[in-house]
Amino acid sequence: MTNMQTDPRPTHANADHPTVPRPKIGVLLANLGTPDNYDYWSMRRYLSEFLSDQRVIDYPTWKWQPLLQLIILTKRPFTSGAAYKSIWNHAENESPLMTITKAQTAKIKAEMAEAYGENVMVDFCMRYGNPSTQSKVDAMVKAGCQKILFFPLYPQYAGATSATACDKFFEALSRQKWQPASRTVQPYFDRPDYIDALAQSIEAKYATLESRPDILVCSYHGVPQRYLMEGDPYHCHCQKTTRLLKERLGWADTEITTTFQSKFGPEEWLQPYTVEEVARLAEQGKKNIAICAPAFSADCIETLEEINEEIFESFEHAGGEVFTYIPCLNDDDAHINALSNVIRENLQGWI
Ligand SMILES: C=CC1=C(C)c2cc3[nH]c(cc4nc(cc5[nH]c(cc1n2)c(C)c5CCC(=O)O)C(CCC(=O)O)=C4C)c(C)c3C=C
Ligand SMILES: [Fe+2]
Ligand SMILES: [Fe+2]
Repeated sequence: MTNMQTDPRPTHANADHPTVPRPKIGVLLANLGTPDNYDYWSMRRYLSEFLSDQRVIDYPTWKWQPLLQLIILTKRPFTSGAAYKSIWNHAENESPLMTITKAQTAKIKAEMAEAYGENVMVDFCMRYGNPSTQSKVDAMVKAGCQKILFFPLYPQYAGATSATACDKFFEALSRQKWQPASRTVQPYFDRPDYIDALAQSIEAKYATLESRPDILVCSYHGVPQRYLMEGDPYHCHCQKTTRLLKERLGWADTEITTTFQSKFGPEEWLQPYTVEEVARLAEQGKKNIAICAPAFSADCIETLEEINEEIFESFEHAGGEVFTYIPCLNDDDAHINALSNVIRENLQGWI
């Protein structure tokens, strides 16, 4: 153990000294973010923050901002808002991504409490919207976290996800008077426990089906093809995730395939596009398909709405018959176990 229990510093404020809380370690989980609501202004605020991030859209500001603010953000908040409305968790008045991230955090918190007691504090933040990364870093520092492990919940690295989450974390650290020591978690797509959790979820779903799907489509969120050419390894991480999953399942090459979804804007994105590929598969006679989304640690608008509606419709219109969506790992025990293993390993030497 560290010197946590024996730390001699004062814990109570004197007239000339602030309160110094007992030292702790923070584990800060981070996901992408989601709008506070699906009305026009909530959507516009969220999309404006998201799409103004140069890690996401890297066009020069002078060119992009007029287009974004005057054209895209007059229309997209309505269409995206309607999509969010169709999947909204009305009971909690929040999006599914928020509900699932809270559930994951609660389970990981319980795992960490069992392992480390009160020495480790677990919370989550979002890159865009609420709860902000800054607010959670501030809260951890205030609570006495002198070390923070920052964990972007993306199995594969992408500049548009993992790196921008870390940028925001470092920005929040830069504003601390007493800056904690910090670590960031590397991509975890190739860990056997993570691949195993994915494989188990697929095996469990297949076991419930009347007939075995002709193929499993692993549909990853896309990024512009140009980002790959400029050095972003996201494409390779996605391809390798499918290969490791195929090997773990013991399947043939023909039983599983990789596609990319959620294209945004006119540029060419990573291909094949899921929406086109599922139609091609149906036309080739693969009328019974399953689809999973291994780039997402939690179900969200891109899985619940895009896959289950737009992508499903494309398959059906091309003659497809059976379409099985396999949910993300969300707060599955095997997923929580893999994420907790990642945390325990990254805390080594700190606790
Ligand atoms: C999982 C990895 C993700 C990558 C890579 C990614 C890249 C990326 N995304 C956009 C544009 C949008 N993405 C949107 C939603 C969204 N994206 C991810 C994940 C990745 N994005 C998630 C988890 C979500 C869902 C959030 C939720 O609240 O459920 C949206 C908003 C929805 C919409 O209006 O369509 C946009 C826009 C770009 C441009 C990009 C890469 C450059
Ligand atoms: Fe996205
Ligand atoms: Fe690649």
